[in-house]
Amino acid sequence: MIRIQNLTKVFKTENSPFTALENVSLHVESEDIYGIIGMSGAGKSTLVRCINLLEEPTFGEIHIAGQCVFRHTISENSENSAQNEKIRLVGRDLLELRREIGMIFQSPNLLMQRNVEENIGFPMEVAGVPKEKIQKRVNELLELVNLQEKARNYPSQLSGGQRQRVSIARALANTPKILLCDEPTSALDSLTTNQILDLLWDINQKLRVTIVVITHEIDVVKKICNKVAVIDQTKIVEQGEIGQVLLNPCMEITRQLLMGTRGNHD
Ligand SMILES: Nc1ncnc2c1ncn2[C@@H]1O[C@H](COP(=O)(O)OP(=O)(O)OP(=O)(O)O)[C@@H](O)[C@H]1O
Repeated sequence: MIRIQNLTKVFKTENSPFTALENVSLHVESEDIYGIIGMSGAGKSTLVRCINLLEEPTFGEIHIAGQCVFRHTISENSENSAQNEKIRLVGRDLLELRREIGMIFQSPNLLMQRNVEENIGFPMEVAGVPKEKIQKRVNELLELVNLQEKARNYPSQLSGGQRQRVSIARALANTPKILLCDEPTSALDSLTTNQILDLLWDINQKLRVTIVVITHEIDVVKKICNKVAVIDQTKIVEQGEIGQVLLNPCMEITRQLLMGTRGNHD
């Protein structure tokens, strides 16, 4: 579903170029719940933002559902212009890609002047979906995230967990195949964290949505992921099936992340 090869991201800064990702390769299969775990500053958010091209990679390849959405490779022979060619989705194709990929963040960023159902319906309004269809889909999503009773409430009247539920429903509005979650539970207490993780699990099971979860918390990975990649200082240092990586960690950083556990809430 998501195939990334040799992805490198170099930010231009005032002083000098800053490399945030180096030669990252990973393969997320359809219906995976794929965890990407690492310490602060490792490059997790940059990686997830490259997947939906919110951030333009510097080099590498990204394929989503079999389609090449980004490719910029350098040939050893710099005269070989074919290999230096850059492919990047733009315009309508980029909009379509973004509709296939929902995204949620640590802070839900809801529209404060709109109530819950208007927030959930917003991406469909932007996509020009007729009103009756929007209302039907909003009702389905309210049921999915169990917020029917809060449909007319405003974000300021909701708890952090409820706001995150609204953002999940909004991210699913246009029925994406992929849901990217950037630290979805980092601002929540452990009970609410578990409720949100249960919801993501349900979404994966019922709607067959492929999920990528960025986190620094090993408990999040343990609870819902079937695969995990460990990222450390710009590079993926370990990846595989969850049992294999957690039971036999090869790298010191994985052992450190495992020791940082808050306790298993299963
Ligand atoms: N636009 C930017 N310009 C320059 N450097 C950046 C930019 N965005 C991120 N970085 C740097 O890239 C590195 C990786 O950042 P990133 O946000 O991907 O890390 P992270 O693993 O998600 O960390 P955290 O868990 O703290 O959010 C950091 O050193 C950060 O300062």
